Amino acid sequence: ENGPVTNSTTPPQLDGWLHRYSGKVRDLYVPADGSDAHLLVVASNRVSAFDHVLEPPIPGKGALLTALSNWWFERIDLPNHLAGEGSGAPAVPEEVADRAMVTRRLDMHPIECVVRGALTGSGFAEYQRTGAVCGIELPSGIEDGDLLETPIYTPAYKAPLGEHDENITFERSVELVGVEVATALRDASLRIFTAARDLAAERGVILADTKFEFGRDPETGALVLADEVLTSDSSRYWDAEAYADTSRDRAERLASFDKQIVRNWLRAHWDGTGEPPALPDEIVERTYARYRELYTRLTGLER
Ligand SMILES: N#Cc1c(N)ncnc1-c1cnn(Cc2cccc(F)c2)c1
Repeated sequence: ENGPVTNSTTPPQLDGWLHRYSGKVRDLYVPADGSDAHLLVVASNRVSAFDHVLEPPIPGKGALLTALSNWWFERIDLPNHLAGEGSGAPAVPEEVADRAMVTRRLDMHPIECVVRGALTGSGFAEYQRTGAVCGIELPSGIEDGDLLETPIYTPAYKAPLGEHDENITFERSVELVGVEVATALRDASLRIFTAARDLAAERGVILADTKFEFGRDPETGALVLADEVLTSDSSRYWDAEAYADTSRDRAERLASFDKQIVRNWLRAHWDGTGEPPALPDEIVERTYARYRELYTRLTGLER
């Protein structure tokens, strides 16, 4: 009889692993043998924009973002969830080897640790409404995309998969996870962001904002950096030269490294209702080239 319907967004069956969750662009698996010390996080080639998962996938995107995340993990001086070789975890299936991470399973903190070095997106919208973000009062007159004097920690309470997270104050995060963990999350997030922002700036790239997730190591209780780090799915990266060119309009200046080509094409070819049209080959190729350019600019490595 007909096998299961599979399309580009159906997560692959992987030997030794069972599919458990799918986010917009990543799939999470647990070991098929029932052990619970590890997870497999697979970065798909899917791209999302305007809250839609787009077709077709961008071949090679998952591998580039996984390589970028691994590159940052190696440079961040905090324990992370990557399971070293010989950790007893099931092997990474060959078919996803370049876009998967075997991780240690942590007790995840339900906080999206967002740090903003510039104000845009949901943070700017909240500022426009209230003059503050997550209870942090900001000076008046900030324009969309302006760099902030110092980065701000603007946590969100993790909503169920697929729903939007809810911006909260630091005090609310203390109520949720206690003052020690809330303080450690904030301090680690600000410290990592600042170091990454400075490194990116040396390479002509603005790290405008990012989102970290942390968990607690069930054995040691230590704070561990989890999820993906500083990828263009979890962060906004802008080209510093374009940003400084005030002759360009705002959309040009705040063009995200990876998604602006897709967003511009969708704005010109989709009225925003129903499902977005499939991206033409040229847009797929140009988008892949932008992912690759960001990776090479930040890491100095060619792929
Ligand atoms: N990372 C990590 C992690 C860990 N090391 N231990 C326990 N849980 C998680 C975990 C649970 N959800 N997510 C988000 C997520 C990622 C990828 C795909 C999805 F659908 C959803 C992360």
